[in-house]
Amino acid sequence: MGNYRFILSGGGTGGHIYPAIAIANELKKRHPNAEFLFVGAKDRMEMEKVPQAGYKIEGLWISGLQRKLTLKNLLFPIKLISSLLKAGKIVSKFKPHAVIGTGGFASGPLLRMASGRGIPCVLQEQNSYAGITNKLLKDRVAKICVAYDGMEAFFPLDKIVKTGNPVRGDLVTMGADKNVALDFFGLSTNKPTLLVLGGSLGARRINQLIEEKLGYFKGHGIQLIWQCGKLYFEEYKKYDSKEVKVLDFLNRMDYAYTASDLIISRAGASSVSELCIVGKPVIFIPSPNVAEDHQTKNAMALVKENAALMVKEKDLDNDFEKIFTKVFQSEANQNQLAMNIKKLAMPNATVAIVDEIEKLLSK
Ligand SMILES: CC(=O)N[C@H]1[C@@H](OP(=O)(O)OP(=O)(O)OC[C@H]2O[C@@H](n3ccc(=O)[nH]c3=O)[C@H](O)[C@@H]2O)O[C@H](CO)[C@@H](O)[C@@H]1O
Repeated sequence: MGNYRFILSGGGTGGHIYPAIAIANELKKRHPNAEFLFVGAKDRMEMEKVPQAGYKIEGLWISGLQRKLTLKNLLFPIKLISSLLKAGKIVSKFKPHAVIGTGGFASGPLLRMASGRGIPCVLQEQNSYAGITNKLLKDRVAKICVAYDGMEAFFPLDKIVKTGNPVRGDLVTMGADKNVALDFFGLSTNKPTLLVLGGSLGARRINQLIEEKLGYFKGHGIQLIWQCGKLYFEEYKKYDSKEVKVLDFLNRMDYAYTASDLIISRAGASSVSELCIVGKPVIFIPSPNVAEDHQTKNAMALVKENAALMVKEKDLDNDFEKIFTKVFQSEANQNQLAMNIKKLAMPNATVAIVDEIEKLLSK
């Protein structure tokens, strides 16, 4: 078939960007001559991450509505109108055959304008609790690809397809050699390795915990890959050493996952989906600062299958060391967790989502 054109829109955090990149890569594999355009929010991380993945991106002047009265909120109506106008122009000029929204503020105006012009739109919702932008768009799109059961609480049942969350191809294959991966970080090949993930932006409370426990980890001969987040890097880089690798952001997640024996992580939706594929023992520390506490729900879906452990932020002082020591000292416990988490993996999500997009193209 001729040259398709696709717009992918989503962003704000990695959790909305990487699914869009994974979907674009699969579309490109099937339609090598297709053209792609990403639409994100100006000044957010997609403006850097999408070009790194080899795609063009346009930024809209848009941000979320805050709960309090702030200058940002007063500007919101102006930003919204400016974004709708720009989104309309982008759609008219690029003339996409289909538009895919992966959540985050920028996808709101873009999908609003595209659907208004009769262009088929697909949403991908990563979380067990739907995001506000996707909820606003639900009646305007043809299909909504989700990763959890029970999403009819937010979306029309006949539009829902359970596909799982897209995971980048190199993480699905996990082809790297462990020694090569450890070498990449400059770590020893014969020490247990703990990977600490704070989500795409980094997590303040997890960083404080790791800082406090550095002596404990050292005492147990554990080496660390510590992703502290761009915002916190200046504060924590002083701990970077032979055994503790402090990084603002990991561009090689495949190596980070391969190198590790144990993982501590936030419970953002893509992180959870990736960790299921990776199949290693995980302790989740969900962010309590997200809508409807959805990270705790994401993590609980695994905890109740005995596929991961969870410590809430408020319990870290009392419980973390106890829980960590127990799993660290028991190989049987680690193997059990690894086996159970792998059972929940949905490695074909991207293919299933692109199948849905293709169905709309052939209509
Ligand atoms: C604070 C916040 O609003 N968090 C939300 C955000 O999380 P966040 O943006 O952290 O999203 P996820 O945990 O879903 O995904 C993070 C993604 O970034 C990648 N990554 C992360 C760190 C790194 O150094 N390198 C790297 O490549 C991970 O491999 C993963 O693909 O979006 C998620 C998906 O909607 C939500 O579930 C989270 O609640």
